[in-house]
Amino acid sequence: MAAPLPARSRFVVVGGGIAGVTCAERLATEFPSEDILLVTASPVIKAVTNFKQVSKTLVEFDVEEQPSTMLEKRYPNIKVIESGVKQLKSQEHKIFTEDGKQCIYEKLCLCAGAKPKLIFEGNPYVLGIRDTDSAQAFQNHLAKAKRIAVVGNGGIALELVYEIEGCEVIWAIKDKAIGNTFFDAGAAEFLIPKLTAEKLETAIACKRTKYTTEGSEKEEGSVAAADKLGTALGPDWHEGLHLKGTKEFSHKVHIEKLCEIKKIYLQQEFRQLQKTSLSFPKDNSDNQNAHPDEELWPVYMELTNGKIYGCDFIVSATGVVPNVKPFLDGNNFALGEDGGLKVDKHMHSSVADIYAAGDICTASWEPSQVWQQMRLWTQARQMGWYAAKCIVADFLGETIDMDFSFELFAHVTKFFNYKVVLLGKYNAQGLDLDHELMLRCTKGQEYVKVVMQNGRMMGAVLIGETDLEETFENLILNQMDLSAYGEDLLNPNVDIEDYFD
Ligand SMILES: Cc1cc2nc3c(=O)[nH]c(=O)nc-3n(C[C@H](O)[C@H](O)[C@H](O)COP(=O)(O)OP(=O)(O)OC[C@H]3O[C@@H](n4cnc5c(N)ncnc54)[C@H](O)[C@@H]3O)c2cc1C
Ligand SMILES: NC(=O)C1=CN([C@@H]2O[C@H](COP(=O)(O)OP(=O)(O)OC[C@H]3O[C@@H](n4cnc5c(N)ncnc54)[C@H](OP(=O)(O)O)[C@@H]3O)[C@@H](O)[C@H]2O)C=CC1
Repeated sequence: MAAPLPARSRFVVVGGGIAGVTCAERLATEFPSEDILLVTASPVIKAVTNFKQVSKTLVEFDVEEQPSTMLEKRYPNIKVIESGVKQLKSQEHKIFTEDGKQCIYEKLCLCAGAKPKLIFEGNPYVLGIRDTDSAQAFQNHLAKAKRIAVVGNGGIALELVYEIEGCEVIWAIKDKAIGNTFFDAGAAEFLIPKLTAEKLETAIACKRTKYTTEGSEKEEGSVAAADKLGTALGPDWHEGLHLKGTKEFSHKVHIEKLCEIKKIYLQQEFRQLQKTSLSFPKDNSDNQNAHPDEELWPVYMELTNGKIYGCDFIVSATGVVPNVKPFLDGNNFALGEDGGLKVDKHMHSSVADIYAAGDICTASWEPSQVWQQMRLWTQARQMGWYAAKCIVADFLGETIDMDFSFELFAHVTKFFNYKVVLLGKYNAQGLDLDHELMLRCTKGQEYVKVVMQNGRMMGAVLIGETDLEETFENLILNQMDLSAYGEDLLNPNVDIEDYFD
């Protein structure tokens, strides 16, 4: 039985994802005699388990989806309220929940995450993947599919095109090379053979993630998920799913580069246009003799390069938009260009006594020269933790320095079954043109790229088991002049660690 919302609570956190839960846990530890209220729209919370500090800034942890009672058990002074916040009156320091209750806060931390930024939102054949419900819905539709389209070139698209088996995938990307949010063209080239190879290997050991995926079917035909506010998936979200279509092959990915979707047609509309307009293009797959029997598809996408592909449904893996809507009305929040709540170096929003952390916020402080915000699991945890520290300091009237985790961008993940480590300005983001790249690549084994500027290391991409992450992390952090080492920096016969220890 869910607890009722109290009329007032000194500390209120909104959102049961990694940012909100980490923030609430930290507040609960700092103020053991205070009740910490966690108000969340989802029936489960996300907890970080088996946290391991791998190096100064690189961390590893497992993520578990848990019932909120488990959090309350671990932290008896955390009270979880299972209800969405529908309104905020910041002048009155009050939140209002969907079930008609209200609560006065002293300090509020908004951690309501983000939702998929869907193209052609509302089209019943376009779906996004965010939480366990939408992932389950995707799996169910994939099980009946022969061909799907994936649009977008970031994290989700990269994972999908590799994981999906038994279903043809048309992957439409705006760029020249795959994975633009994580990789440059060189790294993309290194990864591509994995897309055409049969998947014989078993997955490399990965962080365990426990998800419950209860069924969530909707009306017949439509594939789009209901507009619910679940917690975002994260590392290894696809591990528990069966991402298989109706066919027997493993990978069959066709990449359409430098294009976007111009228009989507439902089957009837498409056939009508073909009949009435002689100049109307044909389904491109027929042109390629991929489906000479003129297969009929539920939906067709017309690309900006003029090609048309029919498919069972389209996955829009086109980024996220912060969940700010319920909090804006009547409150004077400054928003970032990406629509997030702007936060300063103390995670404080532009509204008094309101903090924000995780996917909902836009970091608006002057960042370290080798850090940038990306809406990632790791940063949601760091921000939630640091926001709580800032709330404590504010409450006690203490000053606080920026947390060390924001000194260097560091992300460990896995793409195409390779370990991937990204450090600093790994894609030379925002650097002047005078930067240089150094590369080392062994096909099928490792890809190492470092970004250098004025003899200093500014960033690195490490794909495979390179074992270089700690050394490079140190080199980026200490900004040592490495000019004297020249190309030896990446010479595999030189034990680079000995140089710098
Ligand atoms: C498919 C997928 C794969 C991903 N893979 C990775 C990965 O491998 N590595 C990585 O680092 N990151 C990954 N991410 C990104 C990562 O999951 C997010 O950056 C991170 O989970 C954000 O955490 P958060 O706490 O800010 O938001 P969320 O996890 O979205 O949590 C938001 C919480 O707020 C609640 N909420 C929303 N609105 C309201 C409201 N009005 N009132 C009350 N509660 C509300 C929601 O119910 C939810 O509990 C992935 C994301 C997706 C979608
Ligand atoms: N392993 C990991 O670390 C993973 C992390 N994630 C995270 O989860 C979140 C959601 O993932 P995802 O949806 O892939 O978001 P990402 O931000 O990673 O990628 C979005 C992609 O969609 C492209 N795009 C945007 N708008 C359009 C459009 N209208 N038409 C075509 N392409 C478009 C973007 O191009 P452009 O950049 O040019 O705008 C970009 O390539 C992200 O924060 C991501 O970092 C997800 C999966 C795995």
